[in-house]
Amino acid sequence: LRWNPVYRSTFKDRLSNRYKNHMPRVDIFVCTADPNLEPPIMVVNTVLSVMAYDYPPEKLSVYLSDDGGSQLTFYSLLKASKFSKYWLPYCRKYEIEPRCPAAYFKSLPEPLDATQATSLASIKKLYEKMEARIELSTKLSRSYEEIQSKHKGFSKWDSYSSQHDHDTILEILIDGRSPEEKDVEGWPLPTLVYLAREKRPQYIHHYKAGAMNALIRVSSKISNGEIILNVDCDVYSNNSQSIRDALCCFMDEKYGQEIAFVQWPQMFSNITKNDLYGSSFRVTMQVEFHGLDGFGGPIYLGTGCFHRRDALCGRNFSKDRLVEWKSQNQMTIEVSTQELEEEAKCLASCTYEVNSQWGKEVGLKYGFIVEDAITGMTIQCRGWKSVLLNPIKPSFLGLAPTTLPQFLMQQKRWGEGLLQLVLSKYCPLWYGHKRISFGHQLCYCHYGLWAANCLATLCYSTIPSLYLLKSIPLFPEISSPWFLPFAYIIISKYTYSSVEYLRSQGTFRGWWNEQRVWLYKRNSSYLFAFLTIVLKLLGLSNLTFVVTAKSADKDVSERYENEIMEFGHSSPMITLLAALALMNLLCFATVLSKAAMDGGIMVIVENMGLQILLCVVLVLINFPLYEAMFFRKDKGKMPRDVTVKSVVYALVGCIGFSLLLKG
Ligand SMILES: O=c1ccn([C@@H]2O[C@H](COP(=O)(O)OP(=O)(O)O[C@H]3O[C@H](CO)[C@@H](O)[C@H](O)[C@H]3O)[C@@H](O)[C@H]2O)c(=O)[nH]1
Ligand SMILES: [Mn+2]
Repeated sequence: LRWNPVYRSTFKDRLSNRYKNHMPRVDIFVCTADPNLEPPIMVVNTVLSVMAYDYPPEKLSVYLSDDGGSQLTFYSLLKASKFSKYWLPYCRKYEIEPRCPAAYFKSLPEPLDATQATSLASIKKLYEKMEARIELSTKLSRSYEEIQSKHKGFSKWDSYSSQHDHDTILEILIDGRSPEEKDVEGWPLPTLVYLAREKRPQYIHHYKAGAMNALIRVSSKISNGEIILNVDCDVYSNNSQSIRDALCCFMDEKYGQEIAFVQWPQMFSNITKNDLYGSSFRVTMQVEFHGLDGFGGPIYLGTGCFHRRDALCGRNFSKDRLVEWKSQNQMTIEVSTQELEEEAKCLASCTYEVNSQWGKEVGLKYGFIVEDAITGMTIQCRGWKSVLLNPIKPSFLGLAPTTLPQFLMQQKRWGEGLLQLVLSKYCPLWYGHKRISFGHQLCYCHYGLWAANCLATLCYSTIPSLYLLKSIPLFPEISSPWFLPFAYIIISKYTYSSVEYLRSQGTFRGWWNEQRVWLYKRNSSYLFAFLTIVLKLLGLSNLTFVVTAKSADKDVSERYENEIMEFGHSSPMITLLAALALMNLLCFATVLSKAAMDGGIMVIVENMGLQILLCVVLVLINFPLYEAMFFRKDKGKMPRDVTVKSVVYALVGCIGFSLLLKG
């Protein structure tokens, strides 16, 4: 991953000069799944940010897939479509960045001139009005104005029985083809579509992959953009030029033809200074992904990614079938909006995919909970390349989890999905053989085996400490020459990793936090992921996609801002971590007391130096856990029952182990 890093930059001005009116159409897919975990106001902010791309609006279409099938989300989108008529001209006129309204208002820069200040005041007022309405209906948990507004779209919920059982709901809120759809300054608007695909309890819906495939089909009827951008509903566009950046890659005369997708690193708007949960994956994104690019391209990350439509739909790369961008023609007006809706609707039905290649050879792959990684890999196996664009200013910003249980849950899903990939028939080593480079195969395995790492970590964080209880040395003595390789590896590894972290614009505290999270992830998320996969292989378990919450209570957010770990409710993963932490504390205390009693501290250190070092580091790194168990008073502390349980487990572990050794 560090072998052959590639860094790219684009020259957008030349692109516009060369292609002028021949730029391809771009379809943008935003996915949401649950209005409670993913607040509609956040979703529409994302939608507005991508509607406001600096790109000809007649070539831009935005699709919102709502797996929650929520009237509230629909209502919010309706409001947003009205607001966009003011927002887009404002963005254009003052060339503002970022174009996500909430983020823009929050970041308001240098003092503005008088005209802009007045425009700002009025646009802000409009935004706040929209926000208030959406929030009010969220509180009442129904679109309270629905009856007043009598928008025909709401009638589509008449046959709706639940989130898991309803007809396709498809509404073209803005039909970009229509000459009447203009913003307040008379400019055309991008097409805007709401889609809740059909759901029936007897049909598997394949989570996000299913949603994306429905979008691919529906959009092919409505706008059929050659390029598809996919973002999660929390990931807003932070740079209005990204479409042009991506097109520079796709339309590059020399290499563009073989590029299937252009991926941006996942970045987040809510990372604190020292990145408490290590959720920015700083080194992975800033170092390793450039290495991946050198081997044939980054992994598809499911968000912040532009695809070539035909590559996503299963076409093999071939040198003989190259795309002529200039020959792409305009959308034609043949049918009315309503007819178009009817035609497109059937494409999102449950039965459409039965006995078809969708989810197998066409579209995103089914059956994997990291649909993104597997889809990206199979595209690369069909001869395509992908590229990473990583400009200094992030182009997409999402929301990282703000509590430890949420974070661990997300990591469990990733660990599970990636391991599932390695153990499936798509294992990068077999399936990728002769299709992608050997280096590329190894890169995929590196991520795929994340979860399998749990076993080694679990051993290291238990066994050496437990042996301390009985004063049994496991590693060479400090004076032995065999101590040197250990010392060398420890020193070089940690120096390298901290320097690398600091060079990726991290802080030292951030690095330390990441070490802690590294341990926690492996001892909980990955361990549970590993067990789930084993159970699944035995046919005893199923994989599910647990959506990460993107909103939090005020005091939870406050603690997050202050970098205080949030434990919240009890969960087996947290109990395990707490028990391991306590066990190490017990072992450490035993050694200390022994040393104090026998007075032979130097002898103990000489004999078991490495073991003690490991135990001390584990105790130090677990400090926030002890604090949360015994000292904190706030609501985010360790739940009482977890503390009690973990104390019991730790004692049982230590005593049990001592007895075992005696025997
Ligand atoms: O049935 C579902 C479940 C999820 N989603 C959407 O999928 C996205 C990702 O879900 P999230 O809970 O935010 O998961 P993350 O772990 O943050 O997402 C990363 O990892 C996922 C795979 O595990 C990818 O699908 C995502 O694109 C990628 O950003 C969200 O927009 C959801 O609305 C759906 O559309 N339908
Ligand atoms: Mn997410």
